[in-house]
Amino acid sequence: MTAVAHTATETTTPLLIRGVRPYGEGEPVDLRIAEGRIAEIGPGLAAEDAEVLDAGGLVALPGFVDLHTHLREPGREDAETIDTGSAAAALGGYTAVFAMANTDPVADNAVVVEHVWRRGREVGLVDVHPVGAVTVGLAGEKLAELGAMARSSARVRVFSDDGQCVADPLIMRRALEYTKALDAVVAQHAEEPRLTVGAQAHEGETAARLGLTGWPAAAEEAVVARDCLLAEQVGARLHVCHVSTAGTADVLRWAKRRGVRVSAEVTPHHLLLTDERLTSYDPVNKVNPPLRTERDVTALRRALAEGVLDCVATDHAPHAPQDKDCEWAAARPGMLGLQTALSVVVEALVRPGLLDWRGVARVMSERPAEIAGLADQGRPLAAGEPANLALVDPDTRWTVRASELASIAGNTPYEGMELPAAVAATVLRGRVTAYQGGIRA
Ligand SMILES: NC(=O)N[C@@H](CC(=O)O)C(=O)O
Ligand SMILES: [Zn+2]
Ligand SMILES: [Zn+2]
Repeated sequence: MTAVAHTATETTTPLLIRGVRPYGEGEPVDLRIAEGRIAEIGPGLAAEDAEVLDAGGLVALPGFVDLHTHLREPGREDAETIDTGSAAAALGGYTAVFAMANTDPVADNAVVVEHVWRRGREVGLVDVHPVGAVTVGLAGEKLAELGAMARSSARVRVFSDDGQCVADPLIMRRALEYTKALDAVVAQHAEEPRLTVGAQAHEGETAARLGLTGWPAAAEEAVVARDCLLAEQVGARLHVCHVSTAGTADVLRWAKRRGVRVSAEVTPHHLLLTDERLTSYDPVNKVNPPLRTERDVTALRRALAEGVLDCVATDHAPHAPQDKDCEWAAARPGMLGLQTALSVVVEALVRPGLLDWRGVARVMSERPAEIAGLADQGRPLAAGEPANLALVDPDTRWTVRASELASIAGNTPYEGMELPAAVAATVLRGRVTAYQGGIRA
């Protein structure tokens, strides 16, 4: 077997980033970057032969890591491709994304995950790590070849049937046993399918008023509780996708206190939006799990700030117009997220004082990198470390326009909304991938 270097060391022109504030703290400093690493940090560094990037007033953070992205390639290139999704990721400050397995064909074997991995490398804007399916065809019946995907050149370490729940407890237990042996993790889309037949919205007042079949909170919470107990018994790690209810945060708090090796993500939309938006019947607000109540949003924000929820993951879910611009019941669930994530986190957590920039680095970069076992992402901003960076303008405001986003699909729930803060530049191993809203291929 020919060995393929997992992450390339690229020879790039040296870069001098002038006047940034690492983690938004202290006086502005310069970062000198050479051979993909931070070579030196200090005030007034000499430019010498380096390309100078004037970053006065910007906050430097480690490049963001998204544990939950749908890139739709292979199979739905009319909604997103690895190319356009990588551009959206780079523009959003991301240096690594995990591409979910619910493609067509499903990423349940080494051939598909190697294709996604290789295509991500060719595009070169962000590290694209394929997620492997837990079960063949996401059907929940037979375990996929987890070992073959782990040993492939894509070196899969995150497995998920996302879009579907691994509902059978015996299959889930086996999956945890295998992933434990592979030093990998199962990311569970927690949804008890018997409780969500025909579900269209959060089960509550709004759904009742609008005549929509409800998705009860317990459909999520019961699976999370069950999986925490299974993970504890097996001694395996578990990751919970898109936590959406206050009750799930309570279950996770309990499980973590008990010593269960569980981590969890929350999406930007579950941190900002509520089911009151459904009143318009605009399918742009349709998503799984559904938008919940104000009480849930408040609890999720607090749980993220406390560390009960580990990280923010976008669940970037592009859909072609024919799947989204239709009646509510027929529309696919899912929302764009890569280019708005940072701004939504600033709006929902930084501005209310629940997170500072250190906290943003933790939930958008450090913790997701740790959960996925990425050694070269989510690292401290220090000399000798890989130069994977997001440079953020903390003071600007911008209005979201789907037509201006890099994704092929336009299903953003933030259309026309003014949001704070913007990613001014992204650096992947010393190479500028995005700058002032444009891609630098
Ligand atoms: N979140 C969604 O509403 N949709 C996702 C699937 C998923 O994340 O469950 C999709 O693939 O479109
Ligand atoms: Zn899901
Ligand atoms: Zn998803």
